[in-house]
Amino acid sequence: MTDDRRREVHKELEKELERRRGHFAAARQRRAFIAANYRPLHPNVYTLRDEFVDPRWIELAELARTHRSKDALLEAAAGVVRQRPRGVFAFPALTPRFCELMREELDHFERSDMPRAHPNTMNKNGLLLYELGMYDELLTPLLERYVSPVAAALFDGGEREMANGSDSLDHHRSFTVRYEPEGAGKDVDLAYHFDDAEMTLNVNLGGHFEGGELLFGGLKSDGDEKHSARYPHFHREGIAILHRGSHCHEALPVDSGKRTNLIMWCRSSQVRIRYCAMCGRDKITTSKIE
Ligand SMILES: O=C(O)CCC(=O)C(=O)O
Ligand SMILES: [Fe+2]
Repeated sequence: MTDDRRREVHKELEKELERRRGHFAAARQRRAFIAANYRPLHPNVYTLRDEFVDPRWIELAELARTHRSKDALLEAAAGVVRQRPRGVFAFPALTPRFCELMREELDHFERSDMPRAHPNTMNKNGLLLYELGMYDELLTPLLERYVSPVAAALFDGGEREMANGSDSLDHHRSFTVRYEPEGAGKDVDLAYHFDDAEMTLNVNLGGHFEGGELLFGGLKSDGDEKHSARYPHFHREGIAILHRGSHCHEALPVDSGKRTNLIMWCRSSQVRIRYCAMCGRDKITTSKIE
């Protein structure tokens, strides 16, 4: 690399760093403002309780701690976890009670005049749950107690050598997405993409809607961004899917009603320290992730 090129790259990185610092500072400010001024409708939904988690997920996490390989876990949890297509696992995760409280809380917040930002670069509707104050007592414990052990076991084996971070998830970016039919001026669908996450947990929060299925294609590493075969996942209240962030997917338009999902982009510091977040290259051996 020439000196000129190196200077150019440094400039680009500095700009990106600045952008991210500004972004985090604004999010912290909104978080503080909301903590001081917003009065929740259901304060108890901000703390994880056993009654919020489907007993089958509690048992699955327990089994995952003792059956650390995918095949052993799938056998022990037969009838609870479904895999379709390969690498996309569905299981009952959150109770109807939790889903209802959460939908009502989100509606209540949306009706308020509190500040908010877009959940990611693609979704306009939906909320950043860090800003609502849902990380410390609700979502981080959910990651630690239930998502992490299950991810470590289900993405073990063949996938492990790909350093996918499934056994070292230690932080997350969590938000909701909301879709409504054409004409409401809201998000209707979501284009084919991969997530900025090692593992993604996506749980439907129920309510009435038609359409809005997720379609899964190939892995980012297949280099086949327009993978032709797509496998559908039909959302059902409280059912989670867990997949690699690099597993490309899209959401079909919602035809009626309102679809609300809770998304946790689960991340691993080990992976992020080692691989460049911008180009995905291994900083040590210079080969690419996956
Ligand atoms: O629409 C969904 O359920 C998925 C949203 C999604 O893929 C994302 O936010 O990354
Ligand atoms: Fe996604």
